[in-house]
Amino acid sequence: MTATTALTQTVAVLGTGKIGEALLSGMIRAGWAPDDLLVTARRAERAEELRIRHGVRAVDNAHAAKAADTLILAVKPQDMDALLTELAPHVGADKLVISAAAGIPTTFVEDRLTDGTAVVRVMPNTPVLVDEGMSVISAGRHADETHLARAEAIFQPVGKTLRVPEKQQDAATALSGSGPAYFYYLVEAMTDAGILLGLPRAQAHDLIVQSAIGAAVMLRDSGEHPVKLREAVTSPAGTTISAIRELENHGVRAALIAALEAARDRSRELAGGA
Ligand SMILES: NC(=O)C1=CN([C@@H]2O[C@H](COP(=O)(O)OP(=O)(O)OC[C@H]3O[C@@H](n4cnc5c(N)ncnc54)[C@H](O)[C@@H]3O)[C@@H](O)[C@H]2O)C=CC1
Ligand SMILES: O=C(O)[C@@H]1CCC=N1
Repeated sequence: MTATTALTQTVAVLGTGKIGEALLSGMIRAGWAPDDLLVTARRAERAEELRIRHGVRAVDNAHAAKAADTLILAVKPQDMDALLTELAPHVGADKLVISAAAGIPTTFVEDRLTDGTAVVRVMPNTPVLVDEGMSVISAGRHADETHLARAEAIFQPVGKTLRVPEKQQDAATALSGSGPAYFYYLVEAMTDAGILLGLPRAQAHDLIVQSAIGAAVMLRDSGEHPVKLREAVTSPAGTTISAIRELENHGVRAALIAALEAARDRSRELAGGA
């Protein structure tokens, strides 16, 4: 399928919260006509906000299911069962259903919809808002190459996409789905350190954010291993190695490994909508 064909499809975002709105804005930037996009929301004020902000039509879930070719389900994992129960009578097997919910397996969605419905599971992340997202994609039982291409036509314009076997989705959720939060957490913590060292908060924030951007661009563009890049900063008997020793003493590497393992485990728990 070409990008042009994909753009002529009607896409509905069901449950347009943080990630749903981020995807919606990305589709509009990528050239989707607002007339070909539908949104659903639980509250009327939220629906009105989305209509004003993006020029899209807000409809109910049943209407969206009937009118759209592709449905993006972006409610919380705990709300998926109720949403699918509501949608089931209205979703024909000709639809593509994309689930963005953490932990929810494609079989969970397939089992609640008409037999044969194509389901694709996608784990995006919030940098889709600035077209730097990472979206990890897996096909369900009835999804073929065409369905994967349709999903990619939505997620590729807002960042990178990667196809993985579905058994890797919980790990991907821990790494890239939640990943941006870890970097924000580090920035928060390092800004606090700047304050301790006597810098004004705004200045500490700017120093750390620009360092993060510089480091991220070098990681992406230099082709160098992170160890090499770190070694280039770490002068003999200098400042950086003193900091690294403290990070090692405080078990930061082990803490990160344990943290991502906990995120992976939580994703697995959500599989039943828990
Ligand atoms: N926030 C993130 O960074 C990411 C979130 N996700 C997944 O996306 C989903 C949504 O997450 P967020 O956007 O963070 O949550 P959110 O709470 O901001 O958005 C969910 C929205 O769904 C609405 N909703 C719930 N039931 C509904 C229904 N029956 N009909 C219509 N609207 C309904 C809620 O009112 C809310 O606005 C979750 O499953 C999460 O695992 C996936 C990747 C990244
Ligand atoms: O925290 C969460 O459960 C969602 C899924 C990945 C990012 N946010």
